[in-house]
Amino acid sequence: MTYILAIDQGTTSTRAIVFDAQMKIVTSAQEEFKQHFPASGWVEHDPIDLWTTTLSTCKAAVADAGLTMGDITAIGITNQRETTLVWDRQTGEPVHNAIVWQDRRTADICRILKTEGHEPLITETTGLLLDPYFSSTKVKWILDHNEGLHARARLGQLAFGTVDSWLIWNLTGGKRHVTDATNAARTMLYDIHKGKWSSRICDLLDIPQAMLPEVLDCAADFGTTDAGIFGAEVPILGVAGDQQAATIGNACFEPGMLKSTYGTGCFALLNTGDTPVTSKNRLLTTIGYQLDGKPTYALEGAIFIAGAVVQWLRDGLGIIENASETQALAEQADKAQDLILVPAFTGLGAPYWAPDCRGAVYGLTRGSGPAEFARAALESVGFQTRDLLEAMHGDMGEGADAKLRVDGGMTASDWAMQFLADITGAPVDRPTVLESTALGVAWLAGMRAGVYPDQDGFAATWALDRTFEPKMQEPFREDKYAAWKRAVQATLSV
Ligand SMILES: Nc1ncnc2c1ncn2[C@@H]1O[C@H](COP(=O)(O)OP(=O)(O)O)[C@@H](O)[C@H]1O
Ligand SMILES: O=P(O)(O)OC[C@H](O)CO
Repeated sequence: MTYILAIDQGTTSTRAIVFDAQMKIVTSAQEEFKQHFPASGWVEHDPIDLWTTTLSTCKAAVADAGLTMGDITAIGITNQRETTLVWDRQTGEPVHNAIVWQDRRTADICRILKTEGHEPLITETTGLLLDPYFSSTKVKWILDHNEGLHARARLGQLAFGTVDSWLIWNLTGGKRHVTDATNAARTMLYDIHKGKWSSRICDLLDIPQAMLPEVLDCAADFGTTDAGIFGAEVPILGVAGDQQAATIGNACFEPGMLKSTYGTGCFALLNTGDTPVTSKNRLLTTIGYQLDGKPTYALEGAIFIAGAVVQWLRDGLGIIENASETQALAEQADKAQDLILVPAFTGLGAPYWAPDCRGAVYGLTRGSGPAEFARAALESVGFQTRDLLEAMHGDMGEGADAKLRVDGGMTASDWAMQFLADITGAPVDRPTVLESTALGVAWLAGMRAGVYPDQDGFAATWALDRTFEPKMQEPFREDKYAAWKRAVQATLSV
């Protein structure tokens, strides 16, 4: 029998999922871990938590399936991207907590680099914008703020990695220091055109190349688990950053195909084929996947708060007990009220890139209550997606497909998906498997192992659950979207 184990190491939890020979989910295990907020705008994870939750969820998922690790054909790893770890190659000890993608502590470093005129070099080379979101300024911060680390890094004693590298290092007993091209593309150190680390950017940030992992394709030999860890040597054959894995899992293999994942944040990726498109509308150019040494590029729009706005209704305002209650509340909301919520809790991402901006609510009346807040929260996710799609259409014209494939926890909300179709004026396709991220990386590993179909065969297995067709009248849609744009402009100007 064939089984593939997918590890999905996310921002708030770690999941392990066992897939069978037909790429169907057999079991899954999930564990949350502690978020550390040492200062305003700072977010850290304990690297040991990332490792131990990986171990325990893998063991639990495999045991629940009535299997042992020896029954697993191959492992695939997908991960929260950009989050930055530095550890000692000798001892395997991290020298600092992981600095998470959401962390804004390097905003000043970015401002200085911008003022000095380095943004064109960075954007042309890496496809990214100069924002604290990406790894390189976080690596710089760790080296600058811990005595002796620059010297140790130069001597090759330290290793830098995104979460995939850290987990592979540990799973292989310290034998492999590797990453894949999609994770490398998020570091702001990788030349996405030449397919190698950029010595100019490394020098600019004083980051020795001796720290950096070897970059492989998404389906490649990433090493074998150390027998002492799981009691079996299992090959790791697939790796991709989580948003790229969702693009693969949603089978967006043709130029013009587009997916949007609604988890904590929302990330839309548009396949642009072998052409790295430079955005005129502040989107990111990134590697969607790399197979057989050939990168496929994508345009990406990143929204930092999507499902997290629903979590805020639950944990911050206490007006719901679980996320699914937003549906009934939104249905009850007063149609005469136009409450608009701009959820810039950690700044605004694409296409605004305003790290210091904070959230706002417009249109409050004495009658505004939980129902209107719930509707405004769900609508904010649709409005932000339309911002991304407008930017993509601005860059690609007709090259951007009209159909959007969605996945992630929030797509369980029919109300939110219907609003998304209404406000974008385009159909939204929800697949039967909402776990596209894990599926994508399981396919990479299984395909490399020779037990799953090739790319076309995999694409043919993609199955539609439901299409949400736009129903809103155009003048009403445009009025609503114009009100959102005014609300964002007002928020940015505070
Ligand atoms: N029925 C629902 N309606 C609205 N939001 C939901 C619903 N179910 C889950 N969510 C939101 O989806 C997010 C979880 O999705 P998930 O894909 O597991 O995210 P992540 O991988 O980022 O942790 C949470 O932020 C939650 O608030
Ligand atoms: O862990 P998620 O699902 O919130 O995804 C995080 C992204 O990879 C950040 O770029």
